[in-house]
This record gives sequence, C-alpha cells and structure tokens, in this order.
Amino acid sequence: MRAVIVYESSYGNTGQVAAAIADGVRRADPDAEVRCLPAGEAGPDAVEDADLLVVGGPTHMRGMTTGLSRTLATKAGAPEHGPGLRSWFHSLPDGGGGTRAAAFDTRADSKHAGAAADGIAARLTRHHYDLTTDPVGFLIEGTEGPLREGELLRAKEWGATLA
Ligand SMILES: Cc1cc2nc3c(=O)[nH]c(=O)nc-3n(C[C@H](O)[C@H](O)[C@H](O)COP(=O)(O)O)c2cc1C
Repeated sequence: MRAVIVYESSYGNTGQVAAAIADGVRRADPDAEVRCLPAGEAGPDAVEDADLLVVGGPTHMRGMTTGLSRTLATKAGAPEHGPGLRSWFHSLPDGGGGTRAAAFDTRADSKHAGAAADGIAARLTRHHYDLTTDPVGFLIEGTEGPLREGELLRAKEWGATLA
C-alpha cells in the first residue's frame, strides 16, 4: 500500500499532525510505503501511484488558506511555507475513482472556527478521489499553536484507521 500525506502549514502545527498521521498509517500497516510531504514537494509524480491520499491544512478565515490569509500569517511572523493547497489542487491529477482519500485540518476550538477540511474534502471529491471518512479537525490552542494536548495521539490513531 502506498500512502501520501500532503500538508500546508504556516506555523508548523499541521505539519506535526501530518507526521503523526503518517506514523499511524505505518503502525497499522508496517509494509506500507508512506510519504509525508509539504504541498510544495508533492508534485503530480508524488501522488499518482498512491492508494491512499491524505490532505490537510490550517483553517484560515473559516476555510482553506487564501493568498490574503497566507500574507497575513507571514506578516504576523509565520515563516514562508511554499505554495498553498488551493494552488496545489490545480496540479493534482484526477484520481479516476478507486483511490482512497481523507481530509483534515487544524483549527481553533470555537463554534465559529470554520473548517478548511471541508473545502479540501470537496476538492478531493471533485478530483474523483474516494473519501473514506468524514473530514477531521485537530485543535490548536492559539493562532500559532501549540496543538491541544492529546491531538497528536488522536492524529496517529486516525491515521491508523485509514491504513
Ligand atoms: C490569517 C489567519 C486566519 C485564521 N483564521 C482562522 C479561522 O477562521 N478559524 C480557526 O479556527 N483558526 C484560524 N486561524 C488559526 C489557524 O487555524 C492556525 O494558525 C493554524 O491551525 C495553525 O496551523 P499551522 O501551524 O499548520 O499553520 C487563522 C490564522 C491565521 C494566520
């Protein structure tokens, strides 16, 4: 089984979640070939043979990041972090049906938080990937993080369910 976890992360929290999900997949399927890549390193070649594609990013302005939200994050001190998921999706090959997929995000614990994962899931579906589970959000304590205690373990366990 080949699994690819693709993520966008301004402050690093979503990257940590992505790595934990990758660990969970490896733990559940030790024979799996698992790659965990930032969007800028996940070109079409990296995903075309995947049996499982997991995509996640931070929630900005109640949805996926935008050019504006990424600029605001950088101005607020976040490091530059390569292309965002919106542009990454433009070069994602069509899944053609039969490739399993899942979406996740990081977000605040607020009823007004919104969810980047919903937009990610919709794009995966539009690209004919088969969502195997509902989109999931992992909670952060503030704009820059850290992740809430226990969330990395939850991400690992969620990853194991995807394998
Ligand atoms: C410009 C901007 C807008 C944000 N808007 C939201 C939001 O609408 N809802 C939310 O839950 N978190 C929001 N956040 C907090 C991010 O979700 C948080 O920074 C992110 O999950 C951290 O993940 P990262 O370290 O991978 O970037 C926002 C952050 C920034 C920088």
